[in-house]
Amino acid sequence: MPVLAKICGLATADTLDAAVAGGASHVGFVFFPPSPRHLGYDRASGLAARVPGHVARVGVFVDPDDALLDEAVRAARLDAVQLHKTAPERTAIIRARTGRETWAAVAVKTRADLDQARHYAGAADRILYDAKTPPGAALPGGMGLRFDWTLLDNFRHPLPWALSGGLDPANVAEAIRRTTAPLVDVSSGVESAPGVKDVDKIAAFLKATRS
Ligand SMILES: O=C(O)c1ccccc1NCC(=O)[C@H](O)[C@H](O)COP(=O)(O)O
Repeated sequence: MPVLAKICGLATADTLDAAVAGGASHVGFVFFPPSPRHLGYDRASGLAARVPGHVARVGVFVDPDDALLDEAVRAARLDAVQLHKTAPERTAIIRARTGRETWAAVAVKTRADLDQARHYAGAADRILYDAKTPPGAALPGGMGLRFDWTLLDNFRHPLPWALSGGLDPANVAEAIRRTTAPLVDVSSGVESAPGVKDVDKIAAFLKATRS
C-alpha cells in the first residue's frame, strides 16, 4: 500500500502544482491569521481550482468558529478539515455541520499525550499526531518540531492516522519505516523560509515517501 502524503501550507500556484506533480495525495490550506501560511478566501479559491479530483483539499483550522469554517469550506471546496486545539465535542459538531472528512490533531510530547486520541473516536475520521509546540508558541503546528516516534510503538490507534511534525526529505523514509505511518504530513520541512515553500524540496519529500 503506497504511503499517502499531505503537503501543508501551500500558498502559491507553482508550489501547489509541484505537490500535485510529485504525487501528493492531499494538499493543505491554512486558515489561521497568525500563520505565515494563512490564506484569504479569494486566494484559497484560486488555488483550489488548480487541484485535480484525485488530490484531496484539506483546510487547516485552530478551533474555528462556524463563519470561518463555512466560508473556507465553500471558497476552497474542501474535502477535509483538520482541526487543531479543538475539543472532541466541538470536533463532532464540525464534522456533522460540514459533512467533510474530519481530522483531529493530537499534540504529542509524551506517551500520555497519545491517550487524547481515544477521545476522538466517533468524533473524527482520522488522527494527525503532531509535535506539541511550546507553551506560548504562536502556532500549534508548522514549526518543524519532531516528537519521539518510538512513543507510537505498540499504540492501538483508535482511528486511521497520520504522522506529522518535523518531517523533511531526509528523514521521512526512516519515519515511515519506523512508525508504519499510512499518511505523512509536512510543512516547514519543504520550505526555504517560514511560509515559503520550495518546489525542489516538495519533489524530494514526495520521492522519499516512495523509497
Ligand atoms: O502550518 C501552520 O502554519 C499551522 C498553523 C496553525 C495550525 C496548524 C498549522 N500546521 C499544521 C500542519 O498540518 C503542519 O503540516 C504540521 O504541523 C507539521 O508541520 P511541520 O513540523 O512544519 O512539518
